[in-house]
Amino acid sequence: MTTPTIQLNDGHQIPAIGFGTFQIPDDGTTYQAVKDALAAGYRHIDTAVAYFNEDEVGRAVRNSGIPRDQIWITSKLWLQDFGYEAASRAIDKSLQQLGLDYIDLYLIHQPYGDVPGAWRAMEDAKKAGKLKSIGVSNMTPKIWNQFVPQFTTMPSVDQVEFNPYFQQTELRAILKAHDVKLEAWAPLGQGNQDLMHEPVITQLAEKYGKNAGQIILRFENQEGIVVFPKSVHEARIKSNLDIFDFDLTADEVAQLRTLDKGQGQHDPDAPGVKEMLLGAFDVHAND
Ligand SMILES: NC(=O)C1=CN([C@@H]2O[C@H](COP(=O)(O)OP(=O)(O)OC[C@H]3O[C@@H](n4cnc5c(N)ncnc54)[C@H](OP(=O)(O)O)[C@@H]3O)[C@@H](O)[C@H]2O)C=CC1
Ligand SMILES: O=C(O)C(=O)[C@@H](O)[C@H](O)C(=O)CO
Repeated sequence: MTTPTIQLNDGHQIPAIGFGTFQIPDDGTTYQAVKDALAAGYRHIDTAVAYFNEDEVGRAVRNSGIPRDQIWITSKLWLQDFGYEAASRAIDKSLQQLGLDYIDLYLIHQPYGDVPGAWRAMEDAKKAGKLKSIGVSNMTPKIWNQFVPQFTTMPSVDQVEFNPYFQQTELRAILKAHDVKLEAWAPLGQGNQDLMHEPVITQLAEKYGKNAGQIILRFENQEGIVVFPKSVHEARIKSNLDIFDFDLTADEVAQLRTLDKGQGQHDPDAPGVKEMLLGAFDVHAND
């Protein structure tokens, strides 16, 4: 099966569904999960320096036997490495950890600090062929307006929390105006059981002979959102990709839109977020 793609504003085609790797440990579990995902047909893997598993992602990709140009790899620059010089070094380190010559999409992971300096380093790495597409993550409308007007080039994506409980209405209008695609993190609400048991979702699952996760992911896909659900279970890895043999009607999409609560689990605008994140993820702990 070939996964459908979505065109980015720089002309590249990103697979509309990928595989997420946050919180998958680097004890062989990431290697196995990515291997299972590639075998199931995923051709898009989302990782980050701060997930501490780039090495296993890269090894699974390199050992897959699948031509490199058929797999889309996203990684992300951690906020300890912002500013031009540090970001340039961190891009080379990510390439080295992945064991790859280029990264398809590279993101400003958390938008605090010298974001414009990091962005310039990413623009130069793109010109050098080390990165194919570049984008941002966790930019709310407020943070977008703070930083993006300082950029020379428009990001290709903004990767933010998105699921039926948090549909990012205000941000989507801004991104649409700039032809920037929204990528969903936590597309399954990180397995939120309330979401999985929403009556509208369970009714649609029964109608289409699908599970709740498949209804949620198909809804997001039909909304034009790029998704990359994470799982370490082979059955879920397979079922999360099996969403293209049915279409939700316009009325059903409208019903799912009503689940929006307008806020998520993580608020990038909240005071102290940068310090919380720096305390949680130290990518230089072993330097
Ligand atoms: N840019 C950013 O700041 C962030 C980016 N991300 C990226 O987005 C990806 C996806 O987000 P993530 O936070 O992992 O959350 P997801 O919404 O993908 O949910 C993952 C959780 O749901 C469970 N799950 C997976 N499939 C199903 C299913 N079909 N039914 C029920 N439960 C299921 C998984 O458990 P199990 O593994 O046991 O199956 C896991 O606990 C990440 O892996 C990462 O790549 C995530 C967070 C922040
Ligand atoms: O998973 C990621 O990519 C993250 O950046 C996480 O830190 C996430 O944003 C989070 O844990 C917020 O509380």
